[in-house]
Amino acid sequence: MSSQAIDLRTIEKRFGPDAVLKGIDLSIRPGEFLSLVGMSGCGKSTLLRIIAGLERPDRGTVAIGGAEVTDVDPSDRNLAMVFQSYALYPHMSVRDNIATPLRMRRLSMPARLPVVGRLFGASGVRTAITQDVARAAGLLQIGHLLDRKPAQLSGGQRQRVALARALVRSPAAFLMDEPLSNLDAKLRAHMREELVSLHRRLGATFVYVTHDQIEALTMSDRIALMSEGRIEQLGTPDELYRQPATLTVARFIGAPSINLLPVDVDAAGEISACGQALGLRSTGEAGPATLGLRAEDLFVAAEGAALQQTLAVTVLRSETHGADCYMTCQLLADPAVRLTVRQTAAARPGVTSDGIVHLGFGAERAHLFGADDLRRPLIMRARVPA
Ligand SMILES: Nc1ncnc2c1ncn2[C@@H]1O[C@H](COP(=O)(O)OP(=O)(O)OP(=O)(O)O)[C@@H](O)[C@H]1O
Repeated sequence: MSSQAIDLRTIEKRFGPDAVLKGIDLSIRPGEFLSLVGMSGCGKSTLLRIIAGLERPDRGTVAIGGAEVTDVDPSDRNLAMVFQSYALYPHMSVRDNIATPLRMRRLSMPARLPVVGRLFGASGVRTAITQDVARAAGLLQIGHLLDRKPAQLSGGQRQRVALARALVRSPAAFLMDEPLSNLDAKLRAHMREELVSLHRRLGATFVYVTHDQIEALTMSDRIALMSEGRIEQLGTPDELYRQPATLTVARFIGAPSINLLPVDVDAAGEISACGQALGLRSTGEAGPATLGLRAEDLFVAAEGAALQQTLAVTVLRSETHGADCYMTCQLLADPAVRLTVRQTAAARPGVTSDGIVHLGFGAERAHLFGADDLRRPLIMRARVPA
């Protein structure tokens, strides 16, 4: 299977008055699994369709394997597109569905005709097609379904047929637009694993559109998180989770959602929440900002801890999910602020007599975002002895 790089330079696209893509630069490496992720309407599908050649950018270039293809027809880009709707031919068997792209490419028009087509020879080509179909069906484990029609298949089986039809002609890259969204949750989880394993076996370039951040986090080598026609951040799942470049990325990535605490940065860079200094400093402009704290980075402070550097909360709810315990807390100083804390179920705290719990956090795991949405550096101040 060939695996090609895809290079997008300053891609812009408008639909009428709406600027849908506002200057996208993206280099997709050969053989990587890259997800385009973001809220509905941010332009993911449009970008994928521009790579496929189904839309033309107003500005910018698309290159595949180093060759510019901006003006090349979709059928000449050698890309395989897999949609959520499968787009199988309902009247054809699975075998014929998979074989069709090869017949279109390798056989002359008369040789493609049913039955009489054989009069036009090309038996060697037909044998090669049969072998390629068997190989693709083997890779997707659907060899036993080749004589069925799409209506006789489950959703997962149909998606596998669509994938087999895509990979049978060794495309330069696979473009997938929410291919699993028609499947139920259990099957979707299973197909995610299958796609990752297929990607590993083929070593092909995968570009995968999804609005589901969990899907992107679990499957991708890298994620391009899009927002309002721009790439907000490009990085590995771990980078987006641990070093979100903007508040938008921090909000989008992670379940449960990141906790957001309104804070103030004073002229000396000291950070406080509801008038209480948090023992953190930042560089840059003074003013309102947002502190992001992931649920697993908050913990119930041990008695005797430096309480001026913790957040006093009341616990509203506490739920155990298997090995984890999720506590929903309310900030004492500002009841509008809710914080979710994830701890191991074994560490679940007892209820204190006044119902107040002090939450600590590792400053090295906290994220600060300025009023401009951008990440700002955080410096931990030496703790004041208790
Ligand atoms: N052919 C079109 N004509 C006009 N507007 C369009 C067209 N295609 C897309 N749009 C608009 O462009 C914007 C981006 O659409 P796009 O489908 O790329 O978003 P998306 O991020 O893939 O969203 P979703 O996750 O809902 O599919 C949307 O506002 C959409 O309504």
